[in-house]
Amino acid sequence: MEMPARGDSSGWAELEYQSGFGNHFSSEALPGALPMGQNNPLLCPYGLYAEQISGTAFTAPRKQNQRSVQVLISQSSSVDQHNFVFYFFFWNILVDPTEFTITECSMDFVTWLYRIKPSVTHEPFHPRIPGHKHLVSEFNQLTSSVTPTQLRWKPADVPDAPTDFIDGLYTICGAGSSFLRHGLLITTECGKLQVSPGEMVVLPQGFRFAINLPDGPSRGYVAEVFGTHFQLPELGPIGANGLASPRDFLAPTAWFEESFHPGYTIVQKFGGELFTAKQDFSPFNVVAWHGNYVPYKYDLIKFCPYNTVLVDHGDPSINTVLTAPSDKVGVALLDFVIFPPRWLVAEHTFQPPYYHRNCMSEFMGLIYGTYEAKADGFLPGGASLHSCMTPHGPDTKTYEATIARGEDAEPFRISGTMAFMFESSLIPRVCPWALESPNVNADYYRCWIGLRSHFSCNGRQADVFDHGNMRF
Ligand SMILES: O=C(O)Cc1cc(O)ccc1O
Ligand SMILES: [Fe+2]
Repeated sequence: MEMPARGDSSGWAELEYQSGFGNHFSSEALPGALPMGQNNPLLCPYGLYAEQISGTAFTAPRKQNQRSVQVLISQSSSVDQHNFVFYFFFWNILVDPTEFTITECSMDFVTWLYRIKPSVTHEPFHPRIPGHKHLVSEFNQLTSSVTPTQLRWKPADVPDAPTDFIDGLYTICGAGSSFLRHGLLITTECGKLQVSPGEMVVLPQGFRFAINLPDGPSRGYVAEVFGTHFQLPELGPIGANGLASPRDFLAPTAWFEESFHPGYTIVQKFGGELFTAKQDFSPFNVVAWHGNYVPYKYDLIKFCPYNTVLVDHGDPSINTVLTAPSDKVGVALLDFVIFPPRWLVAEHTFQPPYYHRNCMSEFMGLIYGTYEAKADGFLPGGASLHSCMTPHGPDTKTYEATIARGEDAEPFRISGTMAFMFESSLIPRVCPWALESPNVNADYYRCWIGLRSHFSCNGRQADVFDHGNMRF
């Protein structure tokens, strides 16, 4: 492998990645930097320090059911129990990440880093100054509230002043305690990731990273999950192929910079608060590493959707990219679901999402295009929240247009769009600034008010909806 020049950030376009979900990867930026046959030699090649980063408790069994994994993982977590938080980003100089990982049979998540100086070499942590006005990890009556009302936000305003990744975070809602044009460059301890619009990235807990926002305005979404890791969903009767393919998940290759100066500041989120510590060397000094606890990215357009081929509308779980399980089998702490371009072919079927009340809570965002259930108002960069059992579904315009297409509608291709949903078994509490924001669609409910009764005692429903004879 050819090593990029030290400290040279111009080599982003030629970045190499390692492919596969949950694999045990190895990478070295200098030949022979990775020790062979052992993790912790007395003297590492090139005089490097060995450092382990573990994403599960040391004692987590190699093979076990997911239930006990969750418990063990949450015990090893620096923050309380299973929970999550949704952020809105607004940066004026980008993304859409989340915290996930994988597991097939190895349940230990661990990576060995071989670095110029160990990450422990820094001054003490202090609370970050200035504090962060719109970052919340503790969701209770004091910090946030619950509402069964349908909520929708316009895209957040892009600030006038330059705003970095941290200050651009804006918590919308969460439960429990405790990411478009040229893409986003993320330096991690395992190497660099270039995250383009429409890609998602996973930064596992504990990894240090720096985000270079692109020039120009940008927005994105973040979900942070505490206490469990993301995995690929079971494929069940779908078989061995389909949905997100493990090989399309890309992990970085080792990259380091040998840079010493007193100006490095580590910002650490701990127990929901931000702390800073100074050190005199770059945290991106890992020359070689191996392990399965790694940052990775995935291009959502590579998702291979499955769907109904005769009648009815399939549940959105069929479009799950990654799932963070809870203690209950099949009940997710957080599912990451997408609504990608695809063909709708069902006959005699109302093809858009059905009207529904869901025992799970649904936070949705739109990366680009138009969402199939909302003809108006749900904009790229915006968001919506339909909490547990809150009724929602297609807006009046979508309903009418669907009915107008009639029974003989041809197969229809949804194109040029990418919406997503964070679906959780927990009920999110909403932050006061998100409820009071001028970007809240105060009249969101109106998108359904125009839905009329088509009830008729005299005829079958089909007669009432006879094409060209509709009673709107
Ligand atoms: O509410 C939404 O728009 C998300 C959604 C989409 C779908 O196709 C079925 C159910 C569902 O919650
Ligand atoms: Fe829904």
